[in-house]
Amino acid sequence: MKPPALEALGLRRKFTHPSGDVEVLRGLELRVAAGELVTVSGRSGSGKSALLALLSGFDSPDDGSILLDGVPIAGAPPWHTCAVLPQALGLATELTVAENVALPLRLRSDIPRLSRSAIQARVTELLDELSIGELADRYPLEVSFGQQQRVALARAVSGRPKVLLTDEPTAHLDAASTPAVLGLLRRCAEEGAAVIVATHDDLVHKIADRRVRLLGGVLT
Ligand SMILES: Nc1ncnc2c1ncn2[C@@H]1O[C@H](COP(=O)(O)OP(=O)(O)OP(=O)(O)O)[C@@H](O)[C@H]1O
Repeated sequence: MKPPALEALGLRRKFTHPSGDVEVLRGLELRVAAGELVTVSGRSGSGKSALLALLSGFDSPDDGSILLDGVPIAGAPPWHTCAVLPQALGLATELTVAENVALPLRLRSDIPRLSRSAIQARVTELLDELSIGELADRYPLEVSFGQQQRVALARAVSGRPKVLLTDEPTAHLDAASTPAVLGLLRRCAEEGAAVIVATHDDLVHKIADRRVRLLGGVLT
């Protein structure tokens, strides 16, 4: 039987603070299939971002393991395998909006180099879908935070990653911008990605195949 695209097995993560240790994840288990969109809810501080940091390989668990297609990860996988939209966005401020979105396509080493026009077409498609096509030549710090968030989403999905991890992707959007973001997340799943979204937004939960809640360091 095919393994899930993403598996988290027995994840534990403790943080040390001057006031004492906080064990945020306590043996957490999660399995997400290719083509499935799963939302993770939980109160502020429950550990959703900490979980995404582990799943993306940016942080390491104290115990437990993370598997992609049945293979344990060692550090952060390449962008086309696992792409992340973190809360802090992490856009390259010295690159334009279009250059940021093109970056994962330019850096891909697993396929023959894409032509300039193929990269341009993918960037334009994504920016237009998110109604930010007119911002292509601006720099991230010249657009609003909500617009930056959409740029970071476009960058995360541009290389058609197998796993997409997004942290509060609608947090800074107005009502008019949200449907396009929801549509893009859904489309990524339809195209075969395993999509995980940490969110407080009921509109995102509504488009999920499955909703899990982070409570007491485990998913319920
Ligand atoms: N690098 C770190 N060092 C120390 N403590 C951390 C670190 N990362 C997270 N924590 C702690 O882990 C807990 C969970 O934080 P996290 O940001 O994962 O919550 P969250 O559920 O994403 O919250 P929110 O919904 O507000 O974004 C918090 O108590 C936080 O202080």
